[in-house]
Amino acid sequence: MIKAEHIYVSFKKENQTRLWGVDRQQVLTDVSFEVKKGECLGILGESGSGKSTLGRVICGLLKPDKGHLLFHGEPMGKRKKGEKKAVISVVFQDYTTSANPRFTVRGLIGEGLRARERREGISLNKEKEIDELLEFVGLCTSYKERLPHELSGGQLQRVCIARALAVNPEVILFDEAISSLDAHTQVQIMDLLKQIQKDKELTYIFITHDLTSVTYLCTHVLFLYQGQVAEMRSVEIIGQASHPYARKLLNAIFDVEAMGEEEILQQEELLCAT
Ligand SMILES: Nc1ncnc2c1ncn2[C@@H]1O[C@H](COP(=O)(O)OP(=O)(O)OP(=O)(O)O)[C@@H](O)[C@H]1O
Repeated sequence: MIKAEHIYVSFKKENQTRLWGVDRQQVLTDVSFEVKKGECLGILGESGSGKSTLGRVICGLLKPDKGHLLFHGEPMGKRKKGEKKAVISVVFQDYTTSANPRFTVRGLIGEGLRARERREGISLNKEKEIDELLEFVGLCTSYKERLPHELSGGQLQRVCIARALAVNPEVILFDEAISSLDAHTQVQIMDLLKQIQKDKELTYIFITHDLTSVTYLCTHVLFLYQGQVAEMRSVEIIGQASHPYARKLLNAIFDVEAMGEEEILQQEELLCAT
């Protein structure tokens, strides 16, 4: 469904000392991967490994220096007029700044609905849609009068998820979308995301630095290390990852080296169940 082929991204370095030419920092090098419909790909990497840059490339906010992004085999952005579904919707980590503080919940979700009306050439009963979306993400419909600062972090992130759903996407990209929430709320939001994915047959791309949330939510994991794909695996066999960075992360959760294959599987099941 989504295929990235040999993506390269570099940025101009600041405080250049060269007299001519431009020094560039290579951020992504030869990144390729594929996500199939209904899968959830976790992109896992340490700070500065290029996760968000890759996220920006995937959602079309940044053009790579080299490489292609294909959606159903076609270049991204080449959608025909009147196409029913949006390609991709994004939920960012910083829900406080991604939600305009002067917009009520009605206004925030309404933005997504208007985008959908324009794309699909239809007219929606927006009040009804907003109520349904709020109920769908587990919020009371009376919340639509509230401003972002009148909601908790978890509630506001639910509103951002409702806004992402309002555009009727095929794919949702979550960029560290649950990282700033407390552990209990993170689990609640991940359960909600699992439910939504099942109900709406969505494909997810989940950018994070947290391996536990990947094992909880994702079907596949891509370990990004210094801008390169270190390894990509199905989450079911994540214990077999061999790249040193992947091993380091896995060892931080359970000492894989000390366990047999059966114990690793038991631990993974335990992680997925918690
Ligand atoms: N617009 C930009 N201009 C210049 N450099 C940039 C730009 N965007 C990102 N970078 C650099 O690219 C590198 C990767 O940044 P990126 O935000 O993709 O990493 P990340 O893995 O998402 O990190 P974090 O987990 O801390 O958010 C960093 O060194 C960053 O400074």
